[in-house]
Amino acid sequence: MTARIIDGKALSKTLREGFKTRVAQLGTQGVQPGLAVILVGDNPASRVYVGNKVKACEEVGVRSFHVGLAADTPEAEVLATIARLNADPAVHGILIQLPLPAHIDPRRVLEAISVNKDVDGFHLYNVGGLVVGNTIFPPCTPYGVQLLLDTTGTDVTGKNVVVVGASNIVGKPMALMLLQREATVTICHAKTRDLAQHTILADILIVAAGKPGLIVPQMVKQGAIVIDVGINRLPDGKIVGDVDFDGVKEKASWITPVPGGVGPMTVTMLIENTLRSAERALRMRQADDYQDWEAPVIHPVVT
Ligand SMILES: Nc1nc2c(c(=O)[nH]1)N[C@@H](CN(C=O)c1ccc(C(=O)N[C@@H](CCC(=O)O)C(=O)O)cc1)CN2
Repeated sequence: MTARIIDGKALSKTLREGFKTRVAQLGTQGVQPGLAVILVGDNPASRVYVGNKVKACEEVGVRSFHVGLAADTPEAEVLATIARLNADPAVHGILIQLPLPAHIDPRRVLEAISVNKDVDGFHLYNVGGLVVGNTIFPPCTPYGVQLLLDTTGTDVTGKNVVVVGASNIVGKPMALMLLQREATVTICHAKTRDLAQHTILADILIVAAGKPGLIVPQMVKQGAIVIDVGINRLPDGKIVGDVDFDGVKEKASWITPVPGGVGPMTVTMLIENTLRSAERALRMRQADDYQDWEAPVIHPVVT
């Protein structure tokens, strides 16, 4: 059996067409959705991702505000930039590109973003919302994976899903979102002993470990759905995932390619969240009983 390809580029294209209609609809109400993207430093991969985000905004008619800060920008200045964007009504979404330089505490910065503009879904309030199945903005990569899975027509209820990688950006939120859909979820990570013993049981295998070639055919159940979230740049410049694509595609029923699978969906779901934020802000403004609401400030835990 050769797996069918789950095409993230094609799904992104379709979704982005639909976004244009929503942007036009907001335009009739005098609203242009706006997304602020903050990049601290000049990590080459981050520059590519930020470029993709700005391009996607232009494609669908979202206004983008690209804030480039030098690598040695003090944390206080980053926080002041976020405060300014929080207060700007033209900005409906704010994201800070990760990773950040070592002198900046990512948690402090992420918690400074208004919950109402947290289109990456990384603020503690939104992370907590995932635990109870009620988040304002689902994090973009797991959100994209969920839509890619939906295109296969698979009901995840009761399925064995194995997530390889326990990052805050992908692995943990992915597991929570699938648990919400009543899948039986196992999370594996760098300290997991005998990874294959877990992956071989997966009806759906989601890999976000950042290790090229980690998943080989012997680790995959016949007919499994395999989602590769890994993006690894090889010395020759080639981009590959964490899965041995050519080998595993002979065993899986569905598989995502890298590039062209999950990556484009991450950007597309960011735009989805930005539109949702603009629509939500408009609804709040129009509601009779509207009151400006802000989640309480969460102070960093002192240990
Ligand atoms: N604030 C955030 N930082 C980071 C996130 C995030 O969701 N929010 N995720 C990753 C990087 N990322 C988005 O920022 C991202 C990764 C990959 C792609 C993508 O389009 N990949 C293409 C290949 C592109 C290339 O490298 O040439 C593909 O897979 O087809 C988009 C966004 C870490 N940081």
